[in-house]
Amino acid sequence: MDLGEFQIPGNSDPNQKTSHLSLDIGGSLIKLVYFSTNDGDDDDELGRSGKGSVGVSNGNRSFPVLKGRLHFSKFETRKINDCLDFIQTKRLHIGGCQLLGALPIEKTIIKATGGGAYKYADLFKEKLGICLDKEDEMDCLVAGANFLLKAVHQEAFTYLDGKKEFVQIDHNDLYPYLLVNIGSGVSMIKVEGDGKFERVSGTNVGGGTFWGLGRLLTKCKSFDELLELSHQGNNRVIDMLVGDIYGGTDYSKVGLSSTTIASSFGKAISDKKELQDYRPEDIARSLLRMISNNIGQIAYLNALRFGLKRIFFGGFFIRGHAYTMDTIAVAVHFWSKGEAKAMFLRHEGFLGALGAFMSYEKHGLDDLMVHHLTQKFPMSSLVGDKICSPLNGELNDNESIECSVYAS
Ligand SMILES: Nc1ncnc2c1ncn2[C@@H]1O[C@H](COP(=O)(O)OP(=O)(O)O)[C@@H](O)[C@H]1O
Ligand SMILES: CC(C)(COP(=O)(O)O)[C@@H](O)C(=O)NCCC(=O)O
Repeated sequence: MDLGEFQIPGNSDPNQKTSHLSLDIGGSLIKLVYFSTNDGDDDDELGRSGKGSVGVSNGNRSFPVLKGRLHFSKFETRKINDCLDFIQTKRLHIGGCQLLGALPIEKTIIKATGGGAYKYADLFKEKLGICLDKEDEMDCLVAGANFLLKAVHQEAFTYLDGKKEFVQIDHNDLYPYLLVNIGSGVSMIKVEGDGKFERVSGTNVGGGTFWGLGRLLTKCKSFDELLELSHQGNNRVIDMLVGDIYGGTDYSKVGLSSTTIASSFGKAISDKKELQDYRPEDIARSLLRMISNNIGQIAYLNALRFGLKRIFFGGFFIRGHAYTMDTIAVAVHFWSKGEAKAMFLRHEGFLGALGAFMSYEKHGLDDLMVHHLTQKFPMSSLVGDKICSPLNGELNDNESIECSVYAS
């Protein structure tokens, strides 16, 4: 068995070995997933055979099973050098996946997806001496989502009226569903099985739009600052409501209440105010609501197009943010008259990177298959209208979860 295990210099745990680094290099963020084992790990009822590995039989084949952790990290794509430094310092590239008989470095292959796998291939070769083995972005998103929905307990949840509820996924009744990945832009994918999918729609109004416009309009220095700001804002200051147009009353004939947003940012037409006269928090709130609502609505229309009842939302735009999820869920609920359900994923931003990780197995470079993940962190709790969880905000940036993999 060669899992390309290497010790990580500078790591607080000298016994830790890493392997199978996978990357998703998107328009806004670079996501990393890698696997580590610990020499010192003790196990377990299965009867351990050293170095974190145990043997199990699966049908006709007997697989060694490695116990370890999957690690998740992210960097802003505009700061790609920080990511390269991180990989180099931790020597994650060395434990990528080396072809048998290859000289170290020379033929190290790292699975990578996202547009940046093309754009930055030369940079990775030049700086780290590694070849990015490109995997299709949609293939990876779907593989990552299917894997999470099947292997991770309490991965998917609904969010409505400030209430989060985990959804029990029946493996035999998972398909079909609509996967909406809200990254820089938005992709909508009808998923009918493992590797069986079609990208049915998309929109260019996505996470990049929120962050880009928000940065220009509010002068925020980071995405999280913008998100935090939106928390304190009131969108009604700047959005034109049905009541603003109808003299304070509902437009009940078509089912529009006076508080429904008739036109996002519409009040700015007649307010005789300049940008600086609006509070940045109100602008941030209005922008977040406009974009989330729009994505929720387009997602529902696509679900309707294909008769899909379940819509899973992923991508780092969501960021486990209560107001974002609430707006998307309300849009889906409203337009579907309660027929369709918006569901969110705890590892929302890592679908592509996980899919790339899974693809090490597909290509026979190394027979690797994650078959079980166990989360050891406490579950989320709600404080005010914000979910506080180890998977939220910055806390999910350097998270790791226990898992075991088949390897040969
Ligand atoms: N720390 C962050 N920096 C920049 N954007 C962030 C951050 N956290 C969340 N986002 C949001 O997530 C989006 C990127 O989501 P992601 O799924 O990583 O897509 P991509 O693959 O296009 O980078 C950004 O456009 C932004 O809206
Ligand atoms: C081009 C992309 C697939 C790239 O993925 P991303 O880096 O945004 O995650 C995505 O931005 C997208 O689907 N944009 C919307 C394009 C459209 O359908 O209009």
